[in-house]
Amino acid sequence: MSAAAVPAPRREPAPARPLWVSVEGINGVGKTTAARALAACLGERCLLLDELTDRGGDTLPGRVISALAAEDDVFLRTGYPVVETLALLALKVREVERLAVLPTAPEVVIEDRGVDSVAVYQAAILSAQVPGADPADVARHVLSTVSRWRLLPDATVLLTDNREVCTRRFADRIGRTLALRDLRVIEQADILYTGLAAAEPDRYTVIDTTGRPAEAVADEVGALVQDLVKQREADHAA
Ligand SMILES: Nc1ncnc2c1ncn2[C@@H]1O[C@H](COP(=O)(O)OP(=O)(O)OP(=O)(O)O)[C@@H](O)[C@H]1O
Ligand SMILES: Cc1cn([C@H]2C[C@H](O)[C@@H](COP(=O)(O)O)O2)c(=O)[nH]c1=O
Repeated sequence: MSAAAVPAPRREPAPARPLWVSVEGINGVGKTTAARALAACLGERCLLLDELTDRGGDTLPGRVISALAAEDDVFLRTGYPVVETLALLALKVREVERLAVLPTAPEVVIEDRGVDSVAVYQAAILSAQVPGADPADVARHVLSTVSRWRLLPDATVLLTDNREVCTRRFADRIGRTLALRDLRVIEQADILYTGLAAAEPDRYTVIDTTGRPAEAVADEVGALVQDLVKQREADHAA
């Protein structure tokens, strides 16, 4: 049989990569509320990745987070900020690897705190412990390191609100009084988020939630994600 007579293998279109949306912001701003409402609205098309610190039980993330939380600190501070950062980034790379082997990929992934959280919080924690470290440099370095191992999110929604209001909600939720060193981490995280959002306006969308009910915030995040899904479908069709 001549080569020309051999039918060419049927090429399936490459499976579409999910639209990856992370929800970011300081403690207590309303990320989990918005992410859960959005996931409920998108239904089966969507996979919600819970925040790493919300994965309990005998899972690898659960065990790593327990180890990093062993000091009973408000943050994941064990005194080895570089090790903590690498461990958290490894868990974030693992999420993508696990998704890649699912038999059916979701259309949309919603991530409650993504790699930007690790960059921002670890930069805040590390720069408080390492004299001379510039937090913005550290945050950029963390993001650039992890981007060699996995893609950054397609879109990142940064929720913002009054820091004192958020901090109070957070302290109420965990039932603790925050020390000055904790408040400094949150303040630094707030500053770093603002800087990242300004530096990457194509990826980041900032939603100011000040004085707005959770339902209105969820609706705005939902509308944004629906637009991104439509845009993606149009790009694929073109
Ligand atoms: N827009 C809003 N207005 C008022 N309260 C809100 C709003 N969104 C969320 N909340 C409330 O604030 C608290 C914190 O919300 P949520 O857990 O969603 O925030 P978070 O950013 O995920 O917090 P954390 O960083 O602590 O995980 C909850 O009690 C929630 O009901
Ligand atoms: C990603 C990340 C998180 N943490 C800390 C920050 C918070 O205290 C908790 C999670 O906070 P939430 O208010 O429940 O969202 O984990 C950290 O220390 N380092 C990190 O990289």
